[in-house]
Amino acid sequence: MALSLSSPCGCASDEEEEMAVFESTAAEHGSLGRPRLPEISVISPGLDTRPSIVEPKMGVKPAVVRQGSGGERNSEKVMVYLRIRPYTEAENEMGEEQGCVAVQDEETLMLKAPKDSQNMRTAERGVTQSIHKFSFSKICGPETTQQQFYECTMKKMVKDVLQGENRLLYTYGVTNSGKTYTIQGAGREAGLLPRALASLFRKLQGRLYTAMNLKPVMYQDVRHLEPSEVRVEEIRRNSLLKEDENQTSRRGGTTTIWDSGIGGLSSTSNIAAQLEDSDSICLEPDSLSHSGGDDLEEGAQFSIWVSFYEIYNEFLYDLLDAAPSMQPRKRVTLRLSDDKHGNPYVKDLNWIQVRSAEEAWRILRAGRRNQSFASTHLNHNSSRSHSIFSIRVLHVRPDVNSGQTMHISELTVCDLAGSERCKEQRNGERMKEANNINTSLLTLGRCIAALRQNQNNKSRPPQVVPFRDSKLTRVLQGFFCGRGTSSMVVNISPCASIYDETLQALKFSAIATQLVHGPSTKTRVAYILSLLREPTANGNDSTVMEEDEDDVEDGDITLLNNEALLQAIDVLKREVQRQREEKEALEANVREQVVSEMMEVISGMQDGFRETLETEKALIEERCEEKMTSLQKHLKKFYSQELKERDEEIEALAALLDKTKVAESVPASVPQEDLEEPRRSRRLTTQKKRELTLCTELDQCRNELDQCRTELLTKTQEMTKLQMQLEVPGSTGSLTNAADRKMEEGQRNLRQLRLDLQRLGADLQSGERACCRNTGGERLRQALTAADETLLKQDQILLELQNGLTLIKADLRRKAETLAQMQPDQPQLPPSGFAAFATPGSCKKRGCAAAAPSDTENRPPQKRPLFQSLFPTRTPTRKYNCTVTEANITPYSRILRSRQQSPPPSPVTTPRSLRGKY
Ligand SMILES: Nc1ncnc2c1ncn2[C@@H]1O[C@H](COP(=O)(O)OP(=O)(O)OP(=O)(O)O)[C@@H](O)[C@H]1O
Repeated sequence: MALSLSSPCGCASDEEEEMAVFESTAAEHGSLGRPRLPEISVISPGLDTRPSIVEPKMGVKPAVVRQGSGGERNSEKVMVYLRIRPYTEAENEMGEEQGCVAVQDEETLMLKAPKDSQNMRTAERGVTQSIHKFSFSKICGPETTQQQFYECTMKKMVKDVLQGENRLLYTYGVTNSGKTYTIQGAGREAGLLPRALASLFRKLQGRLYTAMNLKPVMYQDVRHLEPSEVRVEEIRRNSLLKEDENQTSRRGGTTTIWDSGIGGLSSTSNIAAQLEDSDSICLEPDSLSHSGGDDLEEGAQFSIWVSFYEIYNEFLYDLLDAAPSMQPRKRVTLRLSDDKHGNPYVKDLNWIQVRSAEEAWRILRAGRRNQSFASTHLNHNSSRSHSIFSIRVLHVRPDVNSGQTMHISELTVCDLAGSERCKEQRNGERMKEANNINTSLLTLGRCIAALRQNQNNKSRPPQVVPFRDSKLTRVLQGFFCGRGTSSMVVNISPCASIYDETLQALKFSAIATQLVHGPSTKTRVAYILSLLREPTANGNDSTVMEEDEDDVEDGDITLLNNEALLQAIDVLKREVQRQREEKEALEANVREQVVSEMMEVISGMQDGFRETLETEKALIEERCEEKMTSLQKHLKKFYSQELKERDEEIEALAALLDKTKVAESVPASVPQEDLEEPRRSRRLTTQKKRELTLCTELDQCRNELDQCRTELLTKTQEMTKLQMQLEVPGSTGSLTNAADRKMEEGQRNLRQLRLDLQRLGADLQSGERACCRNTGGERLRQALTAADETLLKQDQILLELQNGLTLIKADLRRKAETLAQMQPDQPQLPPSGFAAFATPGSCKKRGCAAAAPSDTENRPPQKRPLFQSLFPTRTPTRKYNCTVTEANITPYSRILRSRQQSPPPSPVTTPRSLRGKY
């Protein structure tokens, strides 16, 4: 039934492993063309590649059996143990047992999604599989006792620590999966930690260094304490022990959940017996119980110190902060620091010296009272923090003055808080805790994944392991980086209701199973020695080559003489220099790339800004123009309104005058005495009469002026047409040019005429204003006379202009004839009139062909030079009638003539409407 993703040789390649681990997430990405998923997802660390550990004989170091030719030197897979907890009675009643967790053999676990799980739903959609297979270093089923579990996990670790190694064991799993049970135990079922303590002290019988003058500080340093400091240390320890005693006696020495772990050991009377009992279970007669000091360094004594702290919501709290107080007080947070080698340590952490397992357990129990627990929906006594209990073993030479530490080793046991679904936490505080727990666990997962990546792809540049992203990974960093080894215990619950969470936890641990331990201190020595064995830059082989190969292989640096060591230092310096140069070159390269990219971005931004500027400019210009146009329009409107109002005023005045006139024509019925009005008023009446007459004449004048203007307009249009027609024969050289010139002159004259007319209008306006103001008749008369004169002048100019036009026409006709002669194929133009220049069709239409040319037009042009015709001499004899025939008399000249006939000094009134027009 099982389908395997492993390569045919049974050893999964890197890529295959990657795929296997992340299959469920990778499958979510491509729905199109998704390959058919295998029935079972195999999440295997590739057990075949794992080096097998040969159990050492007494006093023999464990040897790593390297796999194949490509096996890694000194590499050892991280041990990952799986522990499945049994169902509780309540869970059985609730039907949690659905057979979703099945142990196939000691190393293989099969997970089958229950029908209500999220995983089953996604499997039904074909996104992922419903059956998963995981491999572990060792699987312990629900029936596994605490003793059995201790034996297969921690027993050896204790031994390693006593031999000077650093070891870490941490539990990982969903909440309520049995992590705390595994580490500390419950009731009489002592967990790993109390068993380890018991085992440790048992082994150190008679070898304990009980003086307190040597204390571990910082990462792994030791400080000699002054007698006064020793006293302080003793007080601290005693107060912690006393506090525990008080608490225990307050509860009547009964065992509660809080007494978990060594449990019943809290009762002073039976502590020793129970410890003894527990230890006797833990220790095997052949390995530790009778070993005495066999495994331990010759002549060395051991000083044991413990610390206990928790990481709660990303803050570090010392659980052994020993100031006994009944008052609840704010807990002091601890800081993380680095020593001069960059190793992280918890600053100001309390280290308490313990001289027996009982003392150690009591200290641990006192610390647990400060730990953060809370009741959650899954676990009524859930750890809400990661708790870290450390045992430091100082290997002391007591024969030297007041003792001298040779070495420090450490056993750290970390009970991680359980991963859980945040959304299921209804309490805000619980939600925040769950968030922080999940974040730090996620970071731990990322670190493990990055370490694994770096180990598997050595050809690629290593990626940064994000140890600094959480407090948890930072404090555990040393164990992942060669300063010791780590082991992981994965706790799972077989319950169907938390299947999805369990699956996630197992996937997480599957990555850890693929991890190998970082190079140990010894490996680093071997590395240095390998450097020395390599030919030096100048081609000479190192003197180390002469050393015994076996010793070099074992990494025993003490066998090297001073010269070799100095040479090793030189080689290392060169190596450091080379790496520094490499990194500098890399940095320069990166900087260059960054600069060029920045320049590109900047130039892009510049272009963008320039475009925006142009657009803005155009917009502003457009807006300004619009504003100016609207301003002009408003001004125009305003002034035209003004003019209109004035016109209306004038008309009102005229109406008034009319009324006055009517009043003057008094009927006979008016009484005699009314007629005998004062002389002055009679004069006024006469004046008003005159003004009335004046107004009437002005009206006439205005009408005639309008006619004049219309006529002028017509003429202008005709001239324009003429000009256009003249253009018809084409550019015939000088003739047409001359005609054009004359036309231009004629037009100029017309413009002049218009200007004069405007002036006339202004004069008339001023005359009218004088009239409106009702100032004396004399002034009005003068103004009117002046206007009259201007009108006469304009009339004269008009006449002259007409003459000029006539001449131009004649001239043009002549030229047209000449042109016609020059182009024989062109139809003969009619001899005279404007129609001569028009097409026959157009002439017929207008009825021009029948029109007889006037005398003036027929006059030969040479009789009067063009210049003269345009600018005639202003002689009084020719003023009105010399050259103007009756047919050519314009309304304007008619007015003038009639005015000459009318009796002086009747002044010509200014046309009212004319004023309005100008
Ligand atoms: N192997 C086991 N045998 C018997 N009982 C167990 C086992 N593992 C766990 N339990 C019981 O399951 C319950 C939950 O265990 P525990 O408190 O250790 O879970 P946890 O993973 O530490 O939870 P949390 O992360 O919330 O602190 C406890 O009552 C414990 O006694």
